[in-house]
Amino acid sequence: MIDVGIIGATGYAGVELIRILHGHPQVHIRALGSVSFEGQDISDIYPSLAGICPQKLLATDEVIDACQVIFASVPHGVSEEIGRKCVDQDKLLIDLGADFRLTDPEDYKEWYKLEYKDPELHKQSVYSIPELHREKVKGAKIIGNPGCYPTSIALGLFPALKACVIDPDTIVIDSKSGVTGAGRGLSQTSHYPDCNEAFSPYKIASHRHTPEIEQTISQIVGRDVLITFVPHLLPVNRGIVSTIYSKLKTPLSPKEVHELYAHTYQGEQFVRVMKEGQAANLKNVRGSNYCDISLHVDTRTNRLIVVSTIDNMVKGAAGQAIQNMNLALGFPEDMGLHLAPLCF
Ligand SMILES: NC(=O)C1=CN([C@@H]2O[C@H](COP(=O)(O)OP(=O)(O)OC[C@H]3O[C@@H](n4cnc5c(N)ncnc54)[C@H](OP(=O)(O)O)[C@@H]3O)[C@@H](O)[C@H]2O)C=CC1
Ligand SMILES: CC(=O)N[C@@H](CCC(=O)OP(=O)(O)O)C(=O)O
Repeated sequence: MIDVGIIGATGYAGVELIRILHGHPQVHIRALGSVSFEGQDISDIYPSLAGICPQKLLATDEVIDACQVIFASVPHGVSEEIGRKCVDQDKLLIDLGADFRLTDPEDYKEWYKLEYKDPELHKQSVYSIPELHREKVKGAKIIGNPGCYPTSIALGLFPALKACVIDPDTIVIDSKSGVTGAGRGLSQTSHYPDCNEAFSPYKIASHRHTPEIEQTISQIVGRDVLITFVPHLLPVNRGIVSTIYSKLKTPLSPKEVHELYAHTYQGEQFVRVMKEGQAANLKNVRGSNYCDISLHVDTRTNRLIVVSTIDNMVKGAAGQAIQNMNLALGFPEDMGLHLAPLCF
């Protein structure tokens, strides 16, 4: 059994890590960290967690000292210091935030308004969407877990980009996220009367996930690509739907596109290519580590339309982080992740 700790355990993604790791057969949740609630029991904040994990919330250093694997589920800017301590103690860090996602420090500076303080550390980290990068993960010391929107988008575009059937310069992405994507902190936009019965784009063509999306697309294509990305806040608790538009280089039938995707994702346990004529729906992935992809061709305009949906808390955060942990430790990639979607 591996002793695992979660820093930022009281946050939304932290609590989701507890929920999923509780069912992992090779993991023992050893320590939970909190700054604001240190010394209190986690069930004082989340009564649903009574009896299923250690209760006392510890300081960050106590979590690192007690565990072999550490998940940092904290705001960006906090994880470099945690990463240094983990590397120095030869422990595995999986960071759910943005501190180890971008390979170009200039991108981090521009989009997150922060600088890498410990550049050496970043040479020891890998960014991993398992379906695209799994061969890099085994033996890694720090894993930068992807953002929620970029996960849905990269998985939605990968087969078409890899097969060179779309023009990457024509990609336009329209995404919608549930409110848990904003985290537990209070803000006006996630305040109930403001988000309920409302639906609006935000950070139009200026969201900080843009460089991460472009980084992955550019790596697949082999040259720098710019995309247009517009996120929306959807008044549901969890789930992301990304609708991705691009021009086909040459006309393809819906059947041909479907065959391409089905072939590319053959054998992938967490990517489900939907049948022709079906449309992906976040309702079908809630609570699970699945990414559902539906494929549509606008034959009049020669556009490919991909709809990719995930649960932002699972495939977009905690589930994917555990998938990465499994890869890093040499466990079966799906271990502890057989979470059937909630039907209602
Ligand atoms: N929500 C989502 O859908 C996704 C989130 N992420 C990323 O995962 C990370 C966590 O997100 P989420 O759970 O939503 O955010 P929350 O705001 O819900 O939780 C963040 C937690 O971080 C802890 N924290 C804050 N500052 C520090 C610090 N200096 N040291 C240690 N702990 C600290 C807080 O715990 P306390 O108050 O107890 O100290 C807080 O509960 C973020 O980087 C986020 O961007 C990634 C993908 C999806
Ligand atoms: C709905 C909502 O607010 N979503 C968040 C998702 C960000 C997130 O979780 O991403 P990081 O891990 O990169 O911080 C946002 O748009 O900022």
